[in-house]
Amino acid sequence: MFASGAALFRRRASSAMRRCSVSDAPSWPARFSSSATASERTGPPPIRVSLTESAGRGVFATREIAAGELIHSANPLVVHPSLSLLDKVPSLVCYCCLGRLHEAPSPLGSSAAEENDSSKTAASYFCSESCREQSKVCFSLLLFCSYVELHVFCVFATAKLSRSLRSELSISMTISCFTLSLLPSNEDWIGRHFINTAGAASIDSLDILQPASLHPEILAELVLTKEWYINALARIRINAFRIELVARSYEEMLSSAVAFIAVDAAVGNAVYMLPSFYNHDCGKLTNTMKTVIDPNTHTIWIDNANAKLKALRHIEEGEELRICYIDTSMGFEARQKILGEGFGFQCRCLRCLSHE
Ligand SMILES: C[S@@+](CC[C@H](N)C(=O)[O-])C[C@H]1O[C@@H](n2cnc3c(N)ncnc32)[C@H](O)[C@@H]1O
Repeated sequence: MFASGAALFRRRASSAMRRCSVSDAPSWPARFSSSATASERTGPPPIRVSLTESAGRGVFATREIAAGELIHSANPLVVHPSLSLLDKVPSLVCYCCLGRLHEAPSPLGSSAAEENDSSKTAASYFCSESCREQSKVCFSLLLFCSYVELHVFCVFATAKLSRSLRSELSISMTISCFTLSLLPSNEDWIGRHFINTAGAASIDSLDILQPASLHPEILAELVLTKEWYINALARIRINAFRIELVARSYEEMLSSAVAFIAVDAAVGNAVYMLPSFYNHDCGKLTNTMKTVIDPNTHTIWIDNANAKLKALRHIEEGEELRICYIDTSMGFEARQKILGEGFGFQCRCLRCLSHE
């Protein structure tokens, strides 16, 4: 997959999120579940977060993992749908979970969804009452703000709003931004603490992260500043995944391919806690077949923004799990340029170290 254009479909989102749909912490985000494949195993995922030799923290296997095994899944901390999809009324994806809502437009013509003149009601944007409930604060912002205004509003809000107004405005945004500010960034990657976002993360996942729990009341004391907001956006930029749902039919594959050429086949972008600790690997080209056999892990999305981390090959206990952030079919120089300019780091994977 990584030798072809398909890798491009799976790459991390490299542009900053223009708008964040911030889920309420207790229900949708930051919950990690363990495998649920044929190889059904219970208990925490077979991984731990530890220091690597050359890339800060990384994710390591705590036991052998079989090729194709679902290592763990993760719900997002923050999601936003692709604006090109959301602009259609009714929306093609759920504003909260990115699950499909309506049929994608035909590649050959305009869809019923595009022609539908219904007003922007909540029913047009959510797949369920619980999704509507979880996103209601951000969705109400969406209804009266333009995206540009929302961004300006957030910058303004973080700098100027009184404390009482801030808490009324969006407690979920506050919690999520605070959580985001704790995610990996390029500098300062060691020794950061993790917060149990109002009980959203399971004990298992917190064990993996070796956390120091902070009391929820600390959230109430949070002081938002412009620097803090920018810092949160920077972390979103580095850690965001670009989400493309697996196609369910030939027609869907076709419209997705057309969308990819025309605009963008992604249904949205999201930030996750545990997947943010996976480092990047450009892969290793075998001499004879020119096939990329690493990285050893990849991310897929089937029905919605719930990410599934799967083993691409057999993984030994203690081996680092790595995913791929970019299209690795590119040459050395091109990869360095994208990783340097888009992600802000110099790749030290084996392939890059040997200038392949
Ligand atoms: C999504 S985070 C991964 C977790 C990160 N290592 C940490 O300690 O928080 C991405 C960051 O990890 C580092 N990183 C990931 N893959 C790398 C690689 N192949 N070579 C060097 N640094 C890498 C870079 O600093 C990058 O900005």
